[in-house]
Amino acid sequence: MVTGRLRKVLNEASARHQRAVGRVGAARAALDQVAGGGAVANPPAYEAATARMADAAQRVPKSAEYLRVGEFAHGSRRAPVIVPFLGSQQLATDVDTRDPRVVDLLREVLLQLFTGSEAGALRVRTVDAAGLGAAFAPFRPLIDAGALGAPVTDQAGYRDLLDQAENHVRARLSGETGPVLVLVIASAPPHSRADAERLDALARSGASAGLQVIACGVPALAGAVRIGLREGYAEVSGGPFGEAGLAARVTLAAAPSLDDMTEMATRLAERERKAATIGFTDLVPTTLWTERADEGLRTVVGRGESGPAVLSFDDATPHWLVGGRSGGGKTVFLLDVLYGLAARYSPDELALYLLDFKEGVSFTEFTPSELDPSWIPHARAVGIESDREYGVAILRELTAEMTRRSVAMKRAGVTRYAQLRVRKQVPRVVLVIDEFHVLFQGNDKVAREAVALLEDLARKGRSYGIHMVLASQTVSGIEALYTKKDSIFGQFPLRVALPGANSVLDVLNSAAAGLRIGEAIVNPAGGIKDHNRLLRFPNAHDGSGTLDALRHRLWEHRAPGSPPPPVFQGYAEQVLEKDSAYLALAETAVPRALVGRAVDLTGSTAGVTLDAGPGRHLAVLGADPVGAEVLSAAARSVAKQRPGARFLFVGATAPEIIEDAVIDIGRAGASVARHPMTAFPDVLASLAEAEDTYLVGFGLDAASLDRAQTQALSALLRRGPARRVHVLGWWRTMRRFTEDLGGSQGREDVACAVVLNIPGGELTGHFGQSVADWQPRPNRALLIDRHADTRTLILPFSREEEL
Ligand SMILES: Nc1ncnc2c1ncn2[C@@H]1O[C@H](COP(=O)(O)OP(=O)(O)OP(=O)(O)O)[C@@H](O)[C@H]1O
Repeated sequence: MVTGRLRKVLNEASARHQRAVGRVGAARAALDQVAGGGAVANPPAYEAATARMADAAQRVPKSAEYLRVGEFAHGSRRAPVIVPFLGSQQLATDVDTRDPRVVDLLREVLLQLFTGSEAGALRVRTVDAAGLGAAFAPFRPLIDAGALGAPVTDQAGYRDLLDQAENHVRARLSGETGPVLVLVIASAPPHSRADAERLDALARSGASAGLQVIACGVPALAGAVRIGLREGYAEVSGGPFGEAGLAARVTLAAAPSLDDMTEMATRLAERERKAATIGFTDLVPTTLWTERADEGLRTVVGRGESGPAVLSFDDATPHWLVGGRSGGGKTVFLLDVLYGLAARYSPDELALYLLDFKEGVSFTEFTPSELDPSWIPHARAVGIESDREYGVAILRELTAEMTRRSVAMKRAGVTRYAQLRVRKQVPRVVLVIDEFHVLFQGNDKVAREAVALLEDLARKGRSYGIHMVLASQTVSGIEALYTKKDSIFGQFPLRVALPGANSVLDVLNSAAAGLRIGEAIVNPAGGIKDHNRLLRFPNAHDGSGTLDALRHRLWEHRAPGSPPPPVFQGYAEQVLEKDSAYLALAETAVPRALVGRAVDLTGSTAGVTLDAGPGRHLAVLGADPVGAEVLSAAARSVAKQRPGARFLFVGATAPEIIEDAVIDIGRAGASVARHPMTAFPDVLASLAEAEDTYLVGFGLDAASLDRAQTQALSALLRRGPARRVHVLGWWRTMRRFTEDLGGSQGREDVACAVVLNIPGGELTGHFGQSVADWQPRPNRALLIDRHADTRTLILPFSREEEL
């Protein structure tokens, strides 16, 4: 069925065609009467006819509906040869740009095309196999501005262009509007008969469906005005000139000088750029939070070929996959999406979980900082330079949320999430994971759990209003995903390819190849070729301050008392004195030695309880100097809970840290003494019957205990806790630690450990296989509690960096 809009397009095109044919055709008829095949029988009549032709040409509007391809002369009189183009005819020459006259003509015609149409009205795609693009060289600025495609030079690219053109015609026929696509073939690559037939079909029906063809070296192109190159002149036929052609020898139009062309192209490119620019403000509605998320979430992300480009999280496109090389604009695109959503939906409608695995600052702007206390009230958790373990914690939380929603739906007797929303405030969730491939790196326990959780969320999330955006430079080569790729990515129908995206589109779809910064191919059909849409998105960080102003507006709109999101900053130092659990510590019989912050959803404070059980001691293991700082934090936190106890420090290293801890603990009211490491055997002996004492040893590996002293230490480790005597010790090597414990019999004597820079392989002999995967890295430690059978990744407490 022909839609109303399509009928209008066709009618307009047909009327334009009639006008063009009428004007130029009438002039041709006059010429025909007086001249045949170039031989002029009646010069005065011919002159009159020429004048009429020139007059017709003058009255032709200066628009790309007509192109001036040359002129013809009789005596002193010259008349331009005007051919109808946009909306009515195609244009073809019988030889390609290997003939320099054709290069000239093509360039001249291209300039007319751009000057004769409004900025943004054309999308020109080019082919030049014989000249490797040289025919279009003066138009580089237009190529850079995206108005002119980079010339295609091979068969595969040529076929892609034919695909694009067919898609374009199809979209137009189904009612889409937008720029006219112009296919300019300076010289075609070797191609099959089938390719030639496709071009012919496009040329025949295209002009009324927003597709124009200028083809050089295609003598019999359907629906075209044809130019035949002869020795010293050219002939024009087809279209209004009829099959017999214009009865005159035509001198083809010559292009301006190279300098002039480049200058004109630069000006035109500037104009095109301006027209294509979309501002960040265009994405955001003037009134905040007016939309409801019952059936999905929608936001404007940029401008497509036919106006604002809207993307959705709904049943058809529940999850998105975004790809692009580093620097390709992923972060900017995600910010456009997130701010667009946050401006449309209130925090009751939308909750955001933001996870970034790269070293960068993509999502810092959603969190408060010392300079700017504002945050996005939709943010429920933000991870910056996240660990895979933190990613898993978020995935677990959302899986749990999915279960909670499922239970709530059963209780409410409803089957759809939208129905649940009628009774209960359950916002849609969007989880964004930037550089998500990091989460699945390796093939260890963490990667396997991440894959399992992701698969579950990808399959079932949509039914519970939970959506995901995965963004990455690379989707291929993720080992943990090998067997799951289809089952997981099959749930991500919406693909967004940014410049350099190598694998988010189908392998047969190379549409991302020519993208420039600020452009994206959006494909809602899993990346399949026929469903590409090109869009431009604005730079959220355009320096105008609009984004900051919006964040403040959103923040000011937040519900009174709503807290900032918990933020995980992988690079941040953790300082005991700023820790809320430390600040809240009070005197107690069973203290907890605090050692850092767990890599979990809320960054909970991590520590070990020093109760009366045998083996309730803490070992800090590894030569990393942070060991001294963790040990100091543990001792100071215990002292805050046990001000009546005695603290004995022995040290072979880190004198300043010991000094600070001694002063601090003294201030807390506890009794504190300090000894050199040489005194360690004596200190050990003195503790045989002692009570309520904490032995804090810095660099215990330097003690070199003899057999009797090792036995004394074992006895203390086993029986001390019952008398409230505990050891907090830092051993810099694993070997000295296990030797001091008397080998494998002493394995249970120290139940708790903070492991720093000792790889998992060296730990398994003492702590078992569950720590085999541990890989030391800066600002991370593994907290082991054998009794609780837990292994927790932590950010260890360290001293505040002095500026
Ligand atoms: N729509 C746009 N318009 C203009 N410039 C843009 C646009 N998008 C991105 N840019 C420019 O490109 C730069 C890189 O973009 P962005 O930081 O989003 O890349 P990325 O893919 O996230 O890179 P990385 O992964 O290395 O962080 C931006 O700093 C900005 O200058």
